[in-house]
Amino acid sequence: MPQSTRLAITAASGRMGRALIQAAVARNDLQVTAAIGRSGAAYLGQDAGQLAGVQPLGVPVTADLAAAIAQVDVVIEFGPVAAALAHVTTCLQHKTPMVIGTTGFLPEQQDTLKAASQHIPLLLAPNMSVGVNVLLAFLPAITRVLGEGYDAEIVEAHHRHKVDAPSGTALALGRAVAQGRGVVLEEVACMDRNAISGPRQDGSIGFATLRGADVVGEHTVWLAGAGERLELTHRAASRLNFAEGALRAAHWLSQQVPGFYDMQDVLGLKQGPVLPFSD
Ligand SMILES: NC(=O)C1=CN([C@@H]2O[C@H](COP(=O)(O)OP(=O)(O)OC[C@H]3O[C@@H](n4cnc5c(N)ncnc54)[C@H](OP(=O)(O)O)[C@@H]3O)[C@@H](O)[C@H]2O)C=CC1
Ligand SMILES: O=C(O)C1=N[C@H](C(=O)O)C[C@H](O)C1
Repeated sequence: MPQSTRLAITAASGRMGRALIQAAVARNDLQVTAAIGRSGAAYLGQDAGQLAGVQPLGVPVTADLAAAIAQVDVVIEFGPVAAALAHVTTCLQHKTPMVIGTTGFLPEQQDTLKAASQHIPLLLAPNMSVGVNVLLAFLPAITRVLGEGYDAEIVEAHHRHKVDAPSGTALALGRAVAQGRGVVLEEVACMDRNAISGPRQDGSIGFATLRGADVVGEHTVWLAGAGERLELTHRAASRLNFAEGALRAAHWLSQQVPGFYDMQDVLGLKQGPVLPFSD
């Protein structure tokens, strides 16, 4: 039987950390061999499976990725930005591939990730679900065909605990629209409207953020033309979609050479989908 891919799950106590452990125990080609938590947390030493509400795994949660990394083929990171960057340094030291789902990296922090990917396989994706990634793949072609007469607005809704806005997925959707129009998102993004903000700027890509209770994650791309509106919506009903995508990515990444990858690579969407109106 082929050896299973050994995983470290960081931020193991988080919503995504627990979903990852739950999803991993359902697969026999992957094995959680390390679970990392916040230094000083009360749950350190607890079994990772029990922390996630599944069967005991015989893997105690520790705060030290470096001490555990020898037993690991891939690190899966859904922790805060600062913790993720510290773990990148550890992965670099040990040449361990890394799947990162954390959102909210600043441009210079993304550059750090890209630099690391020259030495290790590193996958960064703001959304690991198949549905969002298919939408990301089709959106450039859709917006290119619609042309200039359609105003693009991106609306996202998440739970009340989310710390970054707009979501990483919303920004990626904005980038896909911008790509279809041949423009740079940062030059056309409209992040807030208040007071007398004036009429809509031609060609701008607007963002609106909603936060409430336990919403897992919802994204809508509005493409509003004269007399009609196309709305493309993805709704996540559970975090297992993201977790299963991240596990699929980890398995795939364990077989790659150093490089900077995303979920489009894993799903074979990088060349763009074949559409009747593709170039
Ligand atoms: N790419 C994707 O598909 C998805 C990405 N995400 C992203 O994943 C990230 C996490 O989301 P979510 O799981 O909801 O977040 P949570 O708030 O549920 O979890 C945060 C985790 O980080 C840990 N943590 C907090 N501070 C530190 C620290 N200083 N050092 C180490 N660990 C720390 C927490 O530990 P403790 O419990 O001890 O405080 C907890 O385990 C976000 O960036 C989110 O946007 C989320 C879903 C899908
Ligand atoms: O914080 C979350 O929960 C989520 N974050 C990701 C993002 O910022 O896009 C993905 C998902 O929507 C859930």
